[in-house]
Amino acid sequence: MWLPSYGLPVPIRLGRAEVKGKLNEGPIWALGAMSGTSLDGVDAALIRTDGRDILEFGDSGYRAYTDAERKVLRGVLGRWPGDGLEEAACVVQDAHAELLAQFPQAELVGFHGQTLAHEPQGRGTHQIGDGGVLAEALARNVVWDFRSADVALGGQGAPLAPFFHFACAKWMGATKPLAFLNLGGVGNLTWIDPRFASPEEDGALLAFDTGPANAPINDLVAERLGWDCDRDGGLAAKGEVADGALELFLDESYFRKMPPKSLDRDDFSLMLDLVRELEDADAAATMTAMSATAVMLGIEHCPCPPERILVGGGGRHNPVMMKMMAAGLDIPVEPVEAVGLDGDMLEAQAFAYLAVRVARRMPTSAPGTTGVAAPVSGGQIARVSR
Ligand SMILES: Nc1ncnc2c1ncn2[C@@H]1O[C@H](COP(=O)(O)OP(=O)(O)OP(=O)(O)O)[C@@H](O)[C@H]1O
Ligand SMILES: CC(=O)N[C@H]1[C@@H]2OC[C@@H](O2)[C@@H](O)[C@@H]1O[C@H](C)C(=O)O
Repeated sequence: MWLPSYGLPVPIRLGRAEVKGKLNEGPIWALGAMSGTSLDGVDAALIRTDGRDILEFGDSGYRAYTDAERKVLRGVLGRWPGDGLEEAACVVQDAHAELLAQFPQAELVGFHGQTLAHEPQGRGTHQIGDGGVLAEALARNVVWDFRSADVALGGQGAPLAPFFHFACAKWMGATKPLAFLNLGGVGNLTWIDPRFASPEEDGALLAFDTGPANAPINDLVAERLGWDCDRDGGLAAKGEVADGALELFLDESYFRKMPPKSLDRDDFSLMLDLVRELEDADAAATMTAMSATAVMLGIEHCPCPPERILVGGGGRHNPVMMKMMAAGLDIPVEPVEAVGLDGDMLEAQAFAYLAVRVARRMPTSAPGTTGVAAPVSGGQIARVSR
């Protein structure tokens, strides 16, 4: 049973000590949870893994933030350090505890938390939500704070899904280089050479954030029309791309910077300024083209063209964005469902997979994925006293 964390002095035990017993032997059912930059809610998914191979995909779930909760989270976005963080952490912990309690079969939990600020070379990377509180609430060991160790060792701390993407490529039986693209609030790409035996080997992976994806479009339609998002690209489909604004956007040095590289949700708030004078539909079309073109430029950084691009995240539901990418690339661009994966749950599954790797001291990032000096096993483990 979970306990509400508000104001309760919950005993927390944190540690880097290796998890003994069952968690260290053979495959286990791990539950991953992700609260992404779109701030829509929490995704949770079970996978059965030994930290190397994916043996089975299990149940999944989603718990939307209420309007009141989202307001609390929006209020602290980008603020680190700042006021109101405790209340926001409680929102994140309680929403996760409520959802994750629905998965009693989970033997270990991977809890990403909510990113508030991400500035690897500055303030650092900060995800709110305390794994210790969640561990006590769920009576399960919880792996959390996945990004800090990588940043401490000179890495970007993001993206972290690439090791899981590598396992997905193996699960699919891929034999030629391919790419996974996540179109969330921010976009991120993983280029994979599946001929390597393990993801930490030099040359197996190259990963980076491509640019903004849906977050600025959401902000545009929220500001102008009070909508959550440009559903199915309906507004963008009616507009015309303003080439001048698109070119100014593409002049940003980020796109020429060699990966690994990563972004914070609002690093491209410039996008909103560039479309300020445009009609709603033209602004949406132009911003959609900006996100799509950022992906095309990203592909140019890959060591060789991927055989196919498999797309996860909410942006794959936007046919305008998908068509723009497909039109600009000579490579098939398909939703991950084409290979039997669930594009809404990939990130939650990734943190389930990574949790097992952390518990077993296996690396979760490498020079090719985050720019960290050497492969590192990040994460803290909050263990429950039973
Ligand atoms: N049918 C749709 N049409 C257009 N856009 C959609 C649709 N469905 C989802 N989206 C977009 O996808 C977003 C959610 O994507 P997702 O859940 O992958 O993001 P996230 O996980 O919060 O972000 P990140 O991966 O950056 O952490 C929504 O906010 C919306 O902008
Ligand atoms: C700091 C942070 O939370 N970054 C997120 C964000 O959302 C998408 C992109 O930017 C990616 O770098 C990352 O999330 C995914 C899950 C990752 O780490 O792979």
